Order: sequence, then C-alpha cells, then structure tokens
Amino acid sequence: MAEALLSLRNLRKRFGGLAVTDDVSLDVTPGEIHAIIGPNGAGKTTLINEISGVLPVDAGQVFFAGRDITALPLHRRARLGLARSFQITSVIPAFTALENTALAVQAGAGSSFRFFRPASTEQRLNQAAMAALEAVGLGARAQVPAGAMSHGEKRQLELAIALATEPRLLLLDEPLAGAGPEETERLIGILRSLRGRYTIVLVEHDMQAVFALADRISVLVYGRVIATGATEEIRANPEVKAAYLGEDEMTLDHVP
Ligand SMILES: Nc1ncnc2c1ncn2[C@@H]1O[C@H](COP(=O)(O)OP(=O)(O)OP(=O)(O)O)[C@@H](O)[C@H]1O
Repeated sequence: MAEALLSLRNLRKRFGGLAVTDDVSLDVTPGEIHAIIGPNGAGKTTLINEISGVLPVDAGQVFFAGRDITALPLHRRARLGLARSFQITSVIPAFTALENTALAVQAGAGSSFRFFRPASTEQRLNQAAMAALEAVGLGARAQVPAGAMSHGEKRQLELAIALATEPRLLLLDEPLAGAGPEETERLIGILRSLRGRYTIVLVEHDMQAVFALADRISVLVYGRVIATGATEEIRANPEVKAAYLGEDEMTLDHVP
C-alpha cells in the first residue's frame, strides 16, 4: 500500500463520561476516497473536527504527509493542504460564484484579502477560480451571486471553494445533506469526477452515495473503528450489518 497521506494513531476524545473517539487508528492513502460511516452519534463529525484541527484530541497523534500535526491549529493545517468543506461555510451571498471562489484562491496562495489588486493578479485569480468552478459544473454560473443560487448549486460552490485552495486532502462532511434526489444525483456525479484526482475523506449518511464513491470505508461505532476495507468487504461484514440493525435511515441492504 502507498504511504499514507493522513494517519490517525490511537486517537482518543471524551465529552464528559462519553468516549466519542476511542482509540481510533486509520490510514488514508493518496488518491483514495475514504468514507467514514456509522450510526447517528458514532463520532464521525467529531473525528473530522479532530483531523481538521477544530477540536483538540485528548490523546493520540495525527500525521499528515509524514508530519505530526497533532498540535497545529486549524489555519496551519489548512496551509499544509488540509481543506474542509460543508457544515462550515464561508460563502458570501452578495458576491458572485467567481468572486467567492477567487477569494478562496487568494487565501490559498497565502495573501490576505485586498479589494484592489493589480490586473495581472486579478486575471490569475480569476483563471484559477474559473477552473475550480468548471470542475464542479458551475462554469456557466460564474457571474451569479451566491445568494441567488439553488441549494444544490451552493453545495457545488462550497466544493469549488474548497478545491480552489488546491488541497492535498479534502474533508467532506455530509456533502449531500439537504439535497433533493436530482441534486443528489448531480453532486454524486461531480464527486465521482474528482475520484483519483484528489484524496478525500468523506462523511456521508447516504449509503448509495458512499457505495458509489468510496474506494475504502471505515465504520465507526461508539467512537471505535470496527472495520476498514474495500466497499464490498464492508457491505458483507456481519459486524457492520449488526451495527446498522434498527437504523431505518441508512440500511446497507437497500443499496443497489
Ligand atoms: N461539544 C460536545 N459536547 C458534548 N458532547 C458532544 C459534543 N459534540 C458531540 N457530542 C456528542 O458526541 C457524540 C458523537 O457526536 P458526533 O456529532 O461526532 O457524531 P456523528 O457520528 O457525526 O453523528 P451524526 O451521524 O448524527 O451526525 C454524540 O453523542 C454527541 O451528542
């Protein structure tokens, strides 16, 4: 197996008496889409927060590109190429899709926000922003204010903003939340087109999307990883099936 881009080693986190991350170790290899699934309250969002640096861990280590980043704050991790999208959103409604994305390109390049920029810089930013918008199917909507976009388009824009920072690892926390059936189909298609080009950690409740997108899946139950493996292995794993018993929202067997 290729050397991991992200490695979690024996991570632990408690909220009061509750072990929310319980000795979690896992590796994410370059270029894979690694889904983290598990019943409600299993600790998926908490784990994403620990990876991105929103929450400190109680014990254990986070390695990124071979470097121990456990003690680094969120913005330092972001600068190393760890991008997070969804569930925290920085879209400015009055700005167009292009302007919102260009701001992210500028932030990714390490410069601070400026209203007045030299024309050559402006052009470079806009080109990079257009490329990100096109990658998510929003090329034709570049001049539309974010506030005037549909829910699905906003999700596409959030993705473009994350891509605009040229991340080495993309953390996607429920990218399909709140999307209708058609929007879901479109977003799955877009995420599928990113497969192999980006390394992605995906938390998603929609099992159809998980099985369509993931190269590997880790299953979290009560803060513990009970299984990691290729999609088919996970689908057939009796422990995983048992963990989902009683969950009507996301049963494994209903997925085509
Ligand atoms: N800041 C907090 N303080 C105390 N308890 C918390 C906090 N954040 C989360 N929890 C608890 O930790 C557990 C794991 O929550 P988390 O949101 O990580 O789970 P999840 O797997 O993402 O759930 P869901 O699938 O419902 O989004 C839950 O029992 C939750 O109530």
